[in-house]
Amino acid sequence: MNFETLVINPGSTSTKVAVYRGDEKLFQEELSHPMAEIEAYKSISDQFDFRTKAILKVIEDNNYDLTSLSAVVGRGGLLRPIESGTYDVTEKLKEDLRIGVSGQHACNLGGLIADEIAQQYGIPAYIVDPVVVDEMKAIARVSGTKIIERTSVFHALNHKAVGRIAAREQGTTYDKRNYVIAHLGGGVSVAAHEQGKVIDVNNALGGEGPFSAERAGGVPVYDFIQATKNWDEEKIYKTLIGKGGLVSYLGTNDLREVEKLMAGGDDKAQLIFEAMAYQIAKEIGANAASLKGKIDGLVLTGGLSRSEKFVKEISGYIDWIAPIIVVPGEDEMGALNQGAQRVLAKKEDVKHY
Ligand SMILES: Nc1ncnc2c1ncn2[C@@H]1O[C@H](COP(=O)(O)OP(=O)(O)O)[C@@H](O)[C@H]1O
Ligand SMILES: CCCC(=O)OP(=O)(O)O
Repeated sequence: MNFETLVINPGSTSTKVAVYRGDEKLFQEELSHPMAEIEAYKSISDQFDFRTKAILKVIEDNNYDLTSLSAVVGRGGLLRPIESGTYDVTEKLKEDLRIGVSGQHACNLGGLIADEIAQQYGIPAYIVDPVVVDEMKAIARVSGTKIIERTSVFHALNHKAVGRIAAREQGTTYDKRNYVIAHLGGGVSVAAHEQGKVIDVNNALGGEGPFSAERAGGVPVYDFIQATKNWDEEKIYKTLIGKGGLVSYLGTNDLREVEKLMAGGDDKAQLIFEAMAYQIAKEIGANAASLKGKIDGLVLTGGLSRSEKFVKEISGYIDWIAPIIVVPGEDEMGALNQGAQRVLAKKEDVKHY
């Protein structure tokens, strides 16, 4: 049966909305949120109304009748670490999203907004492969100090989705391949995928890995402590997450704007563009070592990978490692729909958080 689903994906720089009937996408829209718009809200939960209204407007503009829906599915947020799968949105899950039990990020709104709309129509709300999917090897958890353990916080939904696409392109299945997958967006996560498990990945919200459109990534820790010793926690956090990366150097979270500056001969924009590609390439190399060089492909995905220029810049450092497969943008919307469809069709049991 072809169930109709509403798919909601709040990211740090965008909100994506789509409606599917079975595998068919009826429509999709991507709303970009410039830094100034996001900055006006003190907390993630303060963005609930503005993002919900924006989603409902997309539905209205497309003349879609919400009574046709069988379920609403949202991108999952910073819950406690869990296994991959489709989860129903329960009171406990909503409570952990609301308080941000593992941190704050726009994707915490995915399950909350999905549930708000689903309740009005008496249909189920789900999340799929939230950002806390945890398959990391014991050895990768060791941070270097006994007071902190490394944790798995990344774009799990898209990593898994593009892993399946890459394997399909290679005529096999995801659980039979080894890949280094780099999701390049508002945040960046680079992971070692071994036979369908993410054995290591930088915490995309934890001050690890390359800098990104709006995050600083890993910084020299001691110098950072010195530079920020009189700051409060919120200012420190925002400097690393939200006001880091391209935003810090160039005042924009939009790579397209950076490319315009470069086209106009802006040397600083050129340097930062090249530096971001360089850091991403180094992280891909590190993950190639995690897989001991046994790699079937390097997969580049996320919004930044829509830029051919940026992909070329990264490729120049890594094309000797393994074939490069580019999945521009993401397949998160398709993956969210598929997760809901499998459960609605009773092909898979829904999980309870
Ligand atoms: N065609 C494009 N060319 C270059 N950069 C792009 C393009 N489309 C999107 N981007 C950039 O991708 C980034 C957003 O990536 P995305 O994966 O959508 O992030 P998020 O989900 O975190 O909001 C932004 O910096 C945006 O400017
Ligand atoms: C890994 C947390 C989610 C994240 O960083 O997503 P965006 O890149 O969409 O902000």
